[in-house]
Formats: sequence, structure tokens, C-alpha cells
Amino acid sequence: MANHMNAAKHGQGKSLFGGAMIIAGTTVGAGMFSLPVVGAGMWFGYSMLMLVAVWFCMLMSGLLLLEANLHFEPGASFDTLTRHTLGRFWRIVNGLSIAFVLYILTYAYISGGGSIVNHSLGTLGLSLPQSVAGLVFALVLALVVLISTQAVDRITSIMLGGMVLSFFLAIGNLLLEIDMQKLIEPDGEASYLPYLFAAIPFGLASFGYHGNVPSLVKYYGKDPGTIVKAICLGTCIALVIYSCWLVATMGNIPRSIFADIIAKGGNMGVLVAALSEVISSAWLNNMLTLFANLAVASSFLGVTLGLFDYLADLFDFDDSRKGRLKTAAVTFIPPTVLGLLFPNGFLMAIGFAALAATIWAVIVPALLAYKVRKLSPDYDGFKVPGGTPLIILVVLFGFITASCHLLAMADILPVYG
Ligand SMILES: N[C@@H](Cc1ccccc1)C(=O)O
Repeated sequence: MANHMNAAKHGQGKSLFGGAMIIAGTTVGAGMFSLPVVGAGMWFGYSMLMLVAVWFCMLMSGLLLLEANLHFEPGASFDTLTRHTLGRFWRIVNGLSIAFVLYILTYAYISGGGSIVNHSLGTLGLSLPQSVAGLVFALVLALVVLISTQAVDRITSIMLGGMVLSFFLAIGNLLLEIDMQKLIEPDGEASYLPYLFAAIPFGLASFGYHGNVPSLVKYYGKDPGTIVKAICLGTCIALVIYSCWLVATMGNIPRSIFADIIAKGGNMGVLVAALSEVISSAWLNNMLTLFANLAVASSFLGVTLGLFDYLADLFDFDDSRKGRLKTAAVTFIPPTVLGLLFPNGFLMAIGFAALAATIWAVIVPALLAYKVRKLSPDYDGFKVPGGTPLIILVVLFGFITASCHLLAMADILPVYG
């Protein structure tokens, strides 16, 4: 949901709340649906520990990016920051990793969207092949992006409202029904901690919002006090939502059932179907399904709008009808074709998004801050506390997460299920 910037810009006051909602809106997305599935191996306690640690590192990398950004005029893009501070090589690596994350997330959303649309149709007694459901999901939403940015803005604002309501109704009820024993004394195999490592990349993807930092600087101007608070509050909101989500899922679905969910591909629809089984009321069930649909659809709109603008700029396609059609073709055709060929790659795609995000959302921000501190040692504006040790910690976090993903892919780290 990267586009609430525009929605907020039309607003009257530049309140702290608006900025926090922009960050929370971008952060909370499909990554959330991977958390209970990849966290099932280590279960609740370690999942919470991992979430808090990843939240801290992702918050710090966002603040380091802000620090570097404040050395430039408001409006400077991520690309401008890397070009002026780190040079050509990093500019290219950064640009490629951003484009890769946007593309693969679009594919993840088509896969997750197809799966959840299919689950929703199932409750109505209809059925479609999942790849076709993904195609319908992508076509409808791509049309919104093709129409205009304003269309995306309006629709995502409505979706955000619907998401908040449906989340609290459905999850609130699940939270009331949790079984403490499931949370604290899970069933299934007796090994937990070894599964933590393969889950870290999914935590990282779930806390990604960094593309919005330059937009916040443009929106608020050089007002570090408010921007820092907006980033802290926005990521805290995401942390609270994810914690409630873990309690609601792990407190209701036994750990052994998660092994079945994973065996069925671990896609969004399978998880929501397992949750639906424990919700007694049909109405609350609909709220949960509505929430899942809105969450993935609004993330799809935000991410593809970012990709759309990025590609239009890259290929120099204009804003005429023909130009937008060309941009839409390069934006949507590759991930949609991938979605038709591999309808169930949701988890795999979130993992690869995390791998590429370690570059631009973690390592590059740390390097940028290191470099601007070297270039202007007398600068007395906003500085993230912790000095070079904090920068080293953030870079290490990036390397460890990338290594975890690669080692898990190579079957060297254990993956539950
Ligand atoms: N946090 C987003 C994904 C994302 C990653 C990186 C940057 C922006 C967004 C989600 O959970 O869907």
C-alpha cells in the first residue's frame, strides 16, 4: 500500500497520525499471512521474539535512511540519494533490487489473491481453477491502476477503512476464543528453535516500508521530529497487529494442523480456510475472508502503482492513454503469466522479496547513513543514536537474513512441515 502518500497530500493538516497511517498501511500487507505459517515450527514464544528483533532492526534501517535523506532537499528520491552518496554501482544495485521486490511482490499478491478469491468463491458454492481466480484478481485491480492514480487512492482509502473494521471484528472474536494451552504447550514435534532462522526473512518482508521514507520527507519537509514519530508509531502499529494475528492464529489452530497447511502450499486461502473452521459464526467468517481479500488487494494496488510509476519513468512511457497501456503491459503481464503458470508460489515469492529487500531496505540505508556522516562530520541535524556500532548491527542483520534465506533454500536450514 505505497500510495497513501497521495491520499494524505490532498488532506488538510499534516498530522502525525496521517504519516503513521501511511507507514502502517505500507507495512501491513501479504507478508502478514506468511508469519503464522513460517512461524509454526518455532511457535509463539520464539515468533514473538523474532518479530520484536526484526521490528527493531527494520525501524533502525528506516531511521538511518531518513537521516541520509535529510541531507538532501525534500523531494529527493531514493535513486538520487544513492547516486549522490554511493555512486553508480550502488545506484544500479539499489534500482534493480527495488524493481525485483516490486515485481515479485506483485506475483505474490496474484498468487495469494487467487487463493483467497478462490476460498471466498468456495464459501458461495462456486469454484474456479486457482490460476484463473488469480487472473481475474489481477485483471480487475490492474484496471484500477490503469485508470489513474486517483482511482487507486480513493479505492485504497476505502479498503483501508474496511480492513480496520473487518480486522477488529474477526480477530477480536478469535482473540476471545483463544486456547492458552495451544499457545503455550503446542503439540507436534518437540523441536522449536532450529526453525527460527528460516523464518527471519519473512519477518523482514513483513516489516518493509522503506520506499515511503523519501515520500514522508517530501510530505512533511525537514521536520525530523514528526517523521521519526510517524515511522516509530507506524511500525509499532504493525507490530501490534502482527502480535494479535499470531495470538489469534496460533491460539486457535493447533501446531500439528499447520503441518497440513504447509503441505497444501501454505497459501493465504489455505490458512484462512483453517481459521474459518474454528470460527463458529458464519458472519465472523465472512469478516475474516473480507479482511484477507482487502489486505491483499490494497497491497497489490500500492505495490503495482509504485512499479507502474517506476517502469513508466525507466522506459520513458508518457501519461497518454497509449503510454499508460504500454506501462500497464510491462507492469502486469510478467507477474500475471507467472501467476498462471505457478499459482501457489506465494511463500516462495515472499521469501525472495525479503532476499532482495535486504539490499535496499537494510544494507543500502545503513551505508547511506555511514557515508553522509563521513561526508559532513559537522552536520548538526538529525542523527540516529548508536554511532557506527548500530550501523554495523543493521548491516549484519541484512547479511544474516539473506544468508538464512539462501541456506533454507539449499535445505541446509530446517524448514517446518
Ligand atoms: N511489508 C509488505 C511488503 C513490502 C516489503 C518491502 C517494501 C514494501 C512492502 C507486506 O507485508 O506485504
